Amino acid sequence: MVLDDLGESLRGTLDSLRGKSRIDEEDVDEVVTEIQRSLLQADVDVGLVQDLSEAIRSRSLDEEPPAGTSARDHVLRIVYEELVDLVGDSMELPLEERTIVLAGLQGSGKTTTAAKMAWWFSTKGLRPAVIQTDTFRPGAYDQAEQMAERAEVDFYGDPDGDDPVQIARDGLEATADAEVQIVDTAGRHALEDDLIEELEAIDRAVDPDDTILVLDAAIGQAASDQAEEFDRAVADGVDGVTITKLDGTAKGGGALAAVDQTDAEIAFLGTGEGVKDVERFEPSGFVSRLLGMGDLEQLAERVERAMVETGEDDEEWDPEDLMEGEFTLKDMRKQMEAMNQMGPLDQVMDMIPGLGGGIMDQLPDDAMDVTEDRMRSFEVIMDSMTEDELEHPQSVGAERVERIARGSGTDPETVRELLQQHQMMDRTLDQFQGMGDGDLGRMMDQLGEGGGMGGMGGMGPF
Ligand SMILES: Nc1nc2c(ncn2[C@@H]2O[C@H](COP(=O)(O)OP(=O)(O)OP(=O)(O)O)[C@@H](O)[C@H]2O)c(=O)[nH]1
Repeated sequence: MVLDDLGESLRGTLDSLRGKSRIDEEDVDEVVTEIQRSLLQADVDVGLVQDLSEAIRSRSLDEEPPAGTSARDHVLRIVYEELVDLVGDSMELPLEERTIVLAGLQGSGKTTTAAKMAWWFSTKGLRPAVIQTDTFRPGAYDQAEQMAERAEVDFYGDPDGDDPVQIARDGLEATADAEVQIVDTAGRHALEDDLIEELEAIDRAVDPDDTILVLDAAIGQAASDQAEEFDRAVADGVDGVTITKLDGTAKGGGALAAVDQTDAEIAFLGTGEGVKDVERFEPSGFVSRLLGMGDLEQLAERVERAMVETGEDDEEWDPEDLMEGEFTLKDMRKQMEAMNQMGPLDQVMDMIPGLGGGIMDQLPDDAMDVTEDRMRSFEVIMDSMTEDELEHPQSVGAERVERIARGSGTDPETVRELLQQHQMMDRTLDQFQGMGDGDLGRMMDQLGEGGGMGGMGGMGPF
């Protein structure tokens, strides 16, 4: 995921402060050097890095840590606040009827982003539509149509049309039932006159609530120039920015920080080619995740989505029960189904407070790696188990393993694997259950005061 190296090296440096109650200049210099190295590598502007370093240095030494706060937590909090400041605010996007025009250079990811955003709005209960007006790039129509289909949202385009403005007009009419209309436009290699003219003509015809510029993260700090150029070129200016391809470049940090230097704010981040590889930009959550403090909001959103998609949003099963009672094989089954819906496990793990380099390192790599194939055989096995065995898997001895293997048409080895997997998940869960009262829980609560993050209560099924 984005800025992995930055997060990892920062976590490493901050961890070296563990156990210290006071912090001296040397400690601070070490942290600051590491931050500078990481941010410069991520293509953040040198001046910004210097300002940030100075702020971290002086605040760490001058500010008195709240009583009971360790040196590490004190610095972590300051680094967190300064990084949140560096990446800027999130663009406001009220969940109500709106028309959005996407602009950007060729290949920046507009078409993909249109479908991703539409999908995102659909998860918020709104009915979105994508209107494709790109008559410039052959293949744009098919690509947009396919992506809209994958996103399961309304779509309008005209493969034979050659007038983008007319297509936009027709599209608005044809998708009038949709609550959020997202108009995808054509790109060019550079911000040249015909691109500007086309954008302005579409803007006049559509009169959007928001014009969102789509930028490829790989341009790093050049993002500020591009945002400013587009802002000047488009009559009503650019309201927000979506940064794409954060999964494929080390320069994402530079792009993020650079956008904050302009008048535009970031709306979404693109983190992959799939239609669901998108997230709303939330500065506090983003930075918390980066620093290994998890991102409860993103996690809660994914869990909620997974619950709906697996039909587990029923009353019988409350994921929060996992934080209290015993973890049975039945729970594990629901877990596996939900997890498979949530996307790549490493991304999910990054969102869990404390896992950014902590507990997961102590577990075998495959502790939670339940692939679809494995899951299918696990399901068959569970179908062959009695109610009592599902509730108390620890009571399943060698003889029963043989019986279950025969009954399910699998082999004893796979049955044992299932039981081991259950044990590992159970153990992980135990660690979480203890965590809320500890150091990290307090830390999260402290951050909650300034960063809009709650305690550990609503953490969901982990
Ligand atoms: N890895 C990754 N690839 C992405 C992301 N967003 C878009 N892409 C890829 O980038 C390429 C260009 O994306 P498009 O959506 O076609 O870009 P566009 O801006 O519509 O391009 P034009 O219509 O030519 O202006 C495609 O191969 C996408 O799959 C992302 O967040 N991550």
